[in-house]
Amino acid sequence: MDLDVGNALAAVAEPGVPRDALERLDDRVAAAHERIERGVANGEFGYASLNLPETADTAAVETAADRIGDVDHVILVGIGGSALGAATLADALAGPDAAELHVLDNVDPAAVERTLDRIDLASAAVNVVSQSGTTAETLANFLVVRDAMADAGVDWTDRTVVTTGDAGNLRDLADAHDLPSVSVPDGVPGRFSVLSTVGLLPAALLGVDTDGLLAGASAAREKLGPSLFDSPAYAYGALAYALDVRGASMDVMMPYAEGLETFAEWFAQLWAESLGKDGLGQTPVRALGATDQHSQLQLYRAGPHDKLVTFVGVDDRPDVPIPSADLEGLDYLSGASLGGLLDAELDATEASLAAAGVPNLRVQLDAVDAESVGELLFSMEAACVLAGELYGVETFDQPAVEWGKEAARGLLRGDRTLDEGDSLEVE
Ligand SMILES: O=P(O)(O)OC[C@H]1O[C@H](O)[C@H](O)[C@@H](O)[C@@H]1O
Repeated sequence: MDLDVGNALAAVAEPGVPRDALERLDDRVAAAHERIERGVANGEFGYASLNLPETADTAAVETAADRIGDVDHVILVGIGGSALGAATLADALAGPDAAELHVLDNVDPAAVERTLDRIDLASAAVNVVSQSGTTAETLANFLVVRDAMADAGVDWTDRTVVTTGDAGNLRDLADAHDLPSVSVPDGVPGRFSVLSTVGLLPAALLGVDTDGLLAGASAAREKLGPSLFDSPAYAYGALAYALDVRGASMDVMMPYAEGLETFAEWFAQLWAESLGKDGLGQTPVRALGATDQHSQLQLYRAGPHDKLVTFVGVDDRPDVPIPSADLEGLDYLSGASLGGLLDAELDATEASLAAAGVPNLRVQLDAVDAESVGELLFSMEAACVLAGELYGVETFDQPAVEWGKEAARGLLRGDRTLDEGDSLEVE
């Protein structure tokens, strides 16, 4: 994975980071790296996530995957960090003959019903994932899936594997029915758990090369050091932070590969839930290249200069030649390929933003393969941890999400009413 930061410097962009400011920031990166390494060495909550390339429980994943065996469908019941990592791995790395992954990460009744109606439950496995083991949406969806399997005459206890912690409703359910389970690692928040049992088990059920994934993550781990000029991950975190404090309060994640579309969603949770604290934080925006050139680019290029745009390019990809068409004005397509067109679109869009002074960063992958995706995911996690140190926020918790959860439970229990506030209905 390479990172080009040239278009984020003040010589090109506004807001942009002056070179000397970047060198001064590097002193803070060195101190932050020291703090991070101490946290990693002591297995501190959150920092322990950066140990996963070495500590991920691959044996437990293998045992659980072998127990489930070959299936045509994998139903992943989980939400947030318990779903987005696996969905990212499936989107990027599941092969054409892999089982189909169905992610139930919302409680929209029509969508849940539609998904279950489409699946032959007799050839499906269920992985229900919740760190806390108490998340309402996940438990509700699992109870619905369980009953749908029972109604279909399928023994759900034989088809379900649980990923959860040592306590909680889900752990109780697993114990009560002696369901196979894998444990979530201690000290790893959900949004940092893709390289643990949480992401690796569904990935293994889809035949993803999980060893390659961890090898790529390990390579990124090796590159963490006291200077951003030697570590693409830290350079990314430092630049994103430095641009935010200069006005780029949004970070548009725009991969030029369909297989990385869900990665942009995973990144959005990582960045938002980790850095959105104490009135601080950069708003992640999901986009996809080249598609969103035709929907969002007008704003990115000619709107307020309040965004950093992060491109993700890919060197090697399977390609499709564009058939020659004897049509006036289409000569530029003859002999080209779809991949060539996509790469030209990325290069041109990157140059168009630079020409307009819009800060952008370019992450370049060798390919959308296990090693490169492992390196990308680990690098973004390390970038986020580094940025959290620079913002001075508590990177690893998400207390602001609890108020709404409690309120929803109270409404369902009937022992809570919500202050209507000054509602003003317009009909
Ligand atoms: O894994 P769980 O405990 O079910 O939590 C699932 C998700 O919901 C929580 O509300 C948090 O916002 C996320 O950080 C978390 O990943």
